[in-house]
Amino acid sequence: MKRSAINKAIIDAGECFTRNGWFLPPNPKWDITDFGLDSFLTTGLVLVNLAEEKEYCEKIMYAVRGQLTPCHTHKKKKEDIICRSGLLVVQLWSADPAIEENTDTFSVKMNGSYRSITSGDIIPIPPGQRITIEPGIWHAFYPESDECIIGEVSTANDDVNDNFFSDENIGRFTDIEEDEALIIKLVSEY
Ligand SMILES: O=C(CO)[C@@H](O)[C@H](O)CO
Repeated sequence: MKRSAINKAIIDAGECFTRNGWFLPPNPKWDITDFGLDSFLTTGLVLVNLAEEKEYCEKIMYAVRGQLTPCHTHKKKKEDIICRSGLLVVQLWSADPAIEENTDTFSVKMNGSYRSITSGDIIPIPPGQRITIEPGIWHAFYPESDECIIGEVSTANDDVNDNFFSDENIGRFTDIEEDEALIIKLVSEY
């Protein structure tokens, strides 16, 4: 990603957080990624790591219409994905859809209550609502609103070692092309 696109993503997300009353802590830990595909507005996500403890993690994230967080799973992390504003859509699979299409049903917690879904189901998450994703469940998400603020509350987060993408061309972090001065270093640059 070009540094100018990273800077713009930080500004756009920051403005949306402020408009919606989400105030960031001092020295926010920004993590902007195009998942290595070099098409940020199609496959990309803005994340801010709010709490990173060995027992738990909290993030606030931002995406715009048309921007997909691609299908992936975690072997260790269990997470709640929460729509904080806008309309979020989450798609869930019981197995990697690139390897095995199936119509298995499984239980997933939504707002604390279990419901049964079929692998591949697309689940709208209105603001205030959350879905609990167990390790091993494959998931992708994207906004169905112009902008979306997405929360994540999870067990320990290890973005370097615990993201497994369905598309093997995908990487978790972006390569950066310096075309203007940076506003702030990303978490991947330390
Ligand atoms: O787990 C998630 C989203 O499900 C993020 O925290 C990852 O960083 C995306 O790779």
